Amino acid sequence: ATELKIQPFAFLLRNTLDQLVEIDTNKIFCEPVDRDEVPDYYVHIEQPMDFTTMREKIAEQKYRTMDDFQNCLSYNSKDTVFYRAGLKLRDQFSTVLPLHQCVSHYR
Ligand SMILES: CCOC(=O)c1ccc2c(c1)NC(=O)[C@@H](C)N2
Repeated sequence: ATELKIQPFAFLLRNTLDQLVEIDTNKIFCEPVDRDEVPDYYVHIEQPMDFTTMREKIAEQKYRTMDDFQNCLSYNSKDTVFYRAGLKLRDQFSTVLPLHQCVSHYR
C-alpha cells in the first residue's frame, strides 16, 4: 500500500487501533463520552479520549499514548461494564504496547 511507504507509523498505529476497535464489542470507547448521557464525566476526566479522536490524531501525526484507559478505570466503579471493558482493552492491548513504545521512541 502506498500509505505504508508515505506514513509507515500511521499505518501501524491505525492497524493497532483497528484491533482495539474489534475487541471493544460493546462500542464503549468508539466515540467521545456524551455530555448529556454522562453529565459529570468531564468534571472527573481532564483528558478524555476515544477511538474516533485517536484515529484523527493518528492522521494528524499527533499520536496519543494508551494511558487513556486510566480515565475509564478511574471514572467508573469496579462493578460496571465500563470498568471491566477498560481492563479488558488495557490487558489485551498491553501485548501490543511494547511495539508502540519502540515506535514512539523511534519517532
Ligand atoms: C447513563 C450511564 O452511562 C454511563 O454511566 C456511562 C456512559 C458512557 C461511558 C461511561 C459511563 N464510562 C466511560 O468510561 C466512558 C468510556 N463511556
